Amino acid sequence: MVTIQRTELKEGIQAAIEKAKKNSASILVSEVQKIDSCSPLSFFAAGKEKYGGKRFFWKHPSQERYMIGLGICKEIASDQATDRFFHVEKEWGQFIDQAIIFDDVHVQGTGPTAFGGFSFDPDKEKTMLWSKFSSSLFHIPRFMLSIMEGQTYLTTNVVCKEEHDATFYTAVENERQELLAGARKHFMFDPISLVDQLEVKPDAWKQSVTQVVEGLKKGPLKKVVLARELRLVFNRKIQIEPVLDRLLNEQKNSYVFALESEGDCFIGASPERLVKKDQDQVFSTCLAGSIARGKNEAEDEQLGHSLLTDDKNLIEHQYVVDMIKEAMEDTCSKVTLPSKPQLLKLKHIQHLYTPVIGKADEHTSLLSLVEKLHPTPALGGLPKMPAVAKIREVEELDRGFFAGPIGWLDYKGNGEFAVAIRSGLIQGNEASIFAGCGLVEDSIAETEYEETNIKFKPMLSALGGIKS
Ligand SMILES: C=C(O[C@@H]1C=C(C(=O)O)C=C[C@H]1O)C(=O)O
Ligand SMILES: [Mg+2]
Repeated sequence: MVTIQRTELKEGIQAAIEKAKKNSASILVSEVQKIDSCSPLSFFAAGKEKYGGKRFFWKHPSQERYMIGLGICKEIASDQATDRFFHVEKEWGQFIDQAIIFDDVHVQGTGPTAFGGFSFDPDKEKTMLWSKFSSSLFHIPRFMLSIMEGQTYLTTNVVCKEEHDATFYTAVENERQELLAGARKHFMFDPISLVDQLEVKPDAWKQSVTQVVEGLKKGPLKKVVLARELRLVFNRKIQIEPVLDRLLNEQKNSYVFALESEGDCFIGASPERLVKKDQDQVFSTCLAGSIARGKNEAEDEQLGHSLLTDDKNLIEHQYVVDMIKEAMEDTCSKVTLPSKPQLLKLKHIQHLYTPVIGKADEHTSLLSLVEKLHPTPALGGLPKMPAVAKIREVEELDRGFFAGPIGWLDYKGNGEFAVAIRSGLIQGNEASIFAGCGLVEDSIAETEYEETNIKFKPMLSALGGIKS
């Protein structure tokens, strides 16, 4: 049972230490406070020294919702492939079950929250590239700043053990005050410059596109998404803060995310929601079919119109709609969606977009929805399992967290996951950025290659690799 009380963190820690002694277990104490406004990026930057490598950043496309985590009070990590969604849910449930929570505000995105994600395909052989990321990886932060509809909240999470005593509270309180003081400072970062840029085997990639498209013409596979990688080398260590700053400024309609793990950082700005659960309300998004932005309004409109009427792109999109609709109907009632796609316009690209909503059945949890939906044909293909097997066989890239679900899960079972595209992995002074595209039987290798070039742009620009 989750215990919700209205006493102080100090008494909570005392009670948790007693409980820890009695049960020989670790007990989470969590407190939510409303605080003065604080810039999300300054908070993230303030944690650099003490919590560097153990931070996360999340911004919802609405501009009004941010969650920033510093430190790790608990990690849920596993490389187990079978039932990985269920295992994370179970471990999170057990951890929360014993928790003592002081939460007077009851605002979504505050309180004990697990932030993280899942690799695209746990059965793909893992390379050194992703050695710092387990195939399921969630962090429950020490401190979390939440900005929700103009209000700012701080959640403090402390795991109490039987060996702790009263001095533990003082240490936590000092740590908290120090952090809040630091978050009011202004941060400056030295610019970096790109010294090398390498496309990983573009010709081999185009050949594999042609080969997969030949297969699609024969069936039974209808769609397969193939991705590729660009390696970037800089003159010095890449700082995460300016990259986030750029993504926030340039990709306003996207989820901006960063997840640090053991010094590496997975970062991106994705326009694509996988699923959001708010009590019994479920929201998903079909996003597939792409074209460039125009150089002026007239050209942009003309490009948008041709996307909305292009058979190849409409089919590519429709496979996603059919699959998501079916998955939602299996787990939800009242599934509704528009009959035709709209355009979603981003800085560098425009897409076909269909939102889907439904009402979750009683036993439908957020991670069971993630399991059901991932990967949608926007990132995997159709039918799902054979398409993922095809990708595993022909794709050179180790996708790791690219195109996987990334997001958060709170102690009430609410949360949201985006599809981790338009993203890259930062490792010291190097970065790998990723882009894929949905292949259908009418795909042409050169056109798909150009589409991936556009999809590299958000990360390339954020890293200072192109003038935007
Ligand atoms: C795979 C990516 O994007 C996906 C593929 C799309 C397409 O092929 O048209 C469009 C949106 C995304 O669902 C990516 O950005 O890397
Ligand atoms: Mg496409």
